[in-house]
Amino acid sequence: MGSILKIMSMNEKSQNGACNELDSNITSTASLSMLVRAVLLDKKPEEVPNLVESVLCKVVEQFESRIGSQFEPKIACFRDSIVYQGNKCFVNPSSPCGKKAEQMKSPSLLNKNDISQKNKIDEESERRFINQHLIVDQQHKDIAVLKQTLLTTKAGLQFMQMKFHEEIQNLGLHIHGLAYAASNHHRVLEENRKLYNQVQDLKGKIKVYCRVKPFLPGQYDHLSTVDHIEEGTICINTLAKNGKGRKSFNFNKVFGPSATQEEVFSDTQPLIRSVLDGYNVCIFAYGQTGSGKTFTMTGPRDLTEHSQGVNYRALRDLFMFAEQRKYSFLYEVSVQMLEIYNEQVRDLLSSDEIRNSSQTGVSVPDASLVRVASTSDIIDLMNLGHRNRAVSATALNERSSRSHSCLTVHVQGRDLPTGSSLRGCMHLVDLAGSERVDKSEVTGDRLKEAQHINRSLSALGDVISSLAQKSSHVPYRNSKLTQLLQDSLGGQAKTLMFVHISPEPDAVGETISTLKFAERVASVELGAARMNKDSTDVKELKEQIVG
Ligand SMILES: Nc1ncnc2c1ncn2[C@@H]1O[C@H](COP(=O)(O)OP(=O)(O)OP(=O)(O)O)[C@@H](O)[C@H]1O
Repeated sequence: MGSILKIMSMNEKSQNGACNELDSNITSTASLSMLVRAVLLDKKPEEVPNLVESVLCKVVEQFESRIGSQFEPKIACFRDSIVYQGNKCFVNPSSPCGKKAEQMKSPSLLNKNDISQKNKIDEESERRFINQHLIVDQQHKDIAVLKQTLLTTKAGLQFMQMKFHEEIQNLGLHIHGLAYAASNHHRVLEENRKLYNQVQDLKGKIKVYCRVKPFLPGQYDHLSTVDHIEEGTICINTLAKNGKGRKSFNFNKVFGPSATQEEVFSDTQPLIRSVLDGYNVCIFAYGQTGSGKTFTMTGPRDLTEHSQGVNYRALRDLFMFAEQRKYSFLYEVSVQMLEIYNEQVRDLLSSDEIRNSSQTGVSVPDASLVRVASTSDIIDLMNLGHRNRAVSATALNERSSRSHSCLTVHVQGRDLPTGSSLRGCMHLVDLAGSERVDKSEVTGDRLKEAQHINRSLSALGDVISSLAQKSSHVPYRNSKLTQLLQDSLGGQAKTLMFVHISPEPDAVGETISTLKFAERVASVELGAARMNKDSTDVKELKEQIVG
């Protein structure tokens, strides 16, 4: 369109420049062209080529006819009378115009003054005619160039128009595809989540993973009690009184001494997703003192990213999955860190003294519930918890081995498209050492600790037995530990236990009893896990009641 207008104005300029000497007809062509330009402004792009072509054809036609009607007889006469010699042109005396001019020059008819005046007039008119002829020729050439330009421009415009249509069509198809994909995305996500959890629920039982601690530097490693490991089976040399014996135990998976923290965590990831879907999850580490429970759950003392344990990895994944779902879910994550020592619950995120909590169930409302927005927030809190725990450890003789520690993550999610909300909770528990202390050998604080640990672990065993037998009554209230884990051990949660054993021969008794306990846990069939989800209606009703 711009190029067309430019061509038209060029044409105008050349017409105006060349035809100054013609007459005001040319000026009216300029105003016609302005009119054309005004008309073009209202037109659709696809109408422009045809319109411009027809307007220009009209202009050219009119221009030619006007020039033709005014000058053609004279031009024709002069065209015949003009003779070109090199760059110069002369009037041919034998042509009609030439003869006329010659006659006018004839001395027999005119006096001397007249003759010289006539000569001047003749020369002047000859010059004018030649000029006019040149101008007309130039006009013809310009018109031809204009026509050619018009054709090229029209073809160019048509080509651009075709490409434009093609691209618009392609864009339309893409947009259509994207809109379809976007509308399906949420539905597919929802279906995937449901299917995923259905598969998890069908698996049913408490999952038990066994991990064998490696011999530490300086330990004599020829006498491992682990005979061999095969898939989910671990075979232990029992060193029976009458010679060597072997005993095999089956679990969901067995990790040998060389398993990395990443490998141990890899199967835990699905549970983390479940928390964000509104399920309760419990991951706990069981085993005798020094068998590697803290190593699995937290990591070694000198922690690196590579050696981080389940707690750090679980929380990192939790935030990662929450971020991936941010367009369909809005999550709030809060953390509690508790310690149960001698049946007393202590808030590890507060510097308060140990206090009893009469609360039951998953959460202990008295304990600090700290909102976190990132993995680094949690790492800071865990460091605070570990520091608070360490302070007591020096004061109370290796207390960390003698207490249960529990990191609880509460997740509240809002489904953005539907407005429904869900709650999930994850307990990450590092239990006290499970070894049986011979009560006759210890006194004082050690005896008291041992009694409490025995009581709480046997309460845990009782709860698990009742669940395994599907008893109508499950004795959750017999210890603080089972009260705390109630919602995660009952039928509505997904539970995973890491059972730890030491390979040393002098620990074989504890190893066998630990593995027997773990096999019983593995036999507990949980009911289908249930999601803690409020529909929008239920949520609104609750808000009304509270309001
Ligand atoms: N898989 C492992 N690889 C390397 N070192 C390990 C592994 N498991 C445990 N350890 C080391 O063994 C020692 C005891 O481990 P850890 O403290 O984790 O045992 P624990 O069962 O938590 O003991 P406690 O009951 O006293 O808390 C630590 O020095 C730990 O770093």
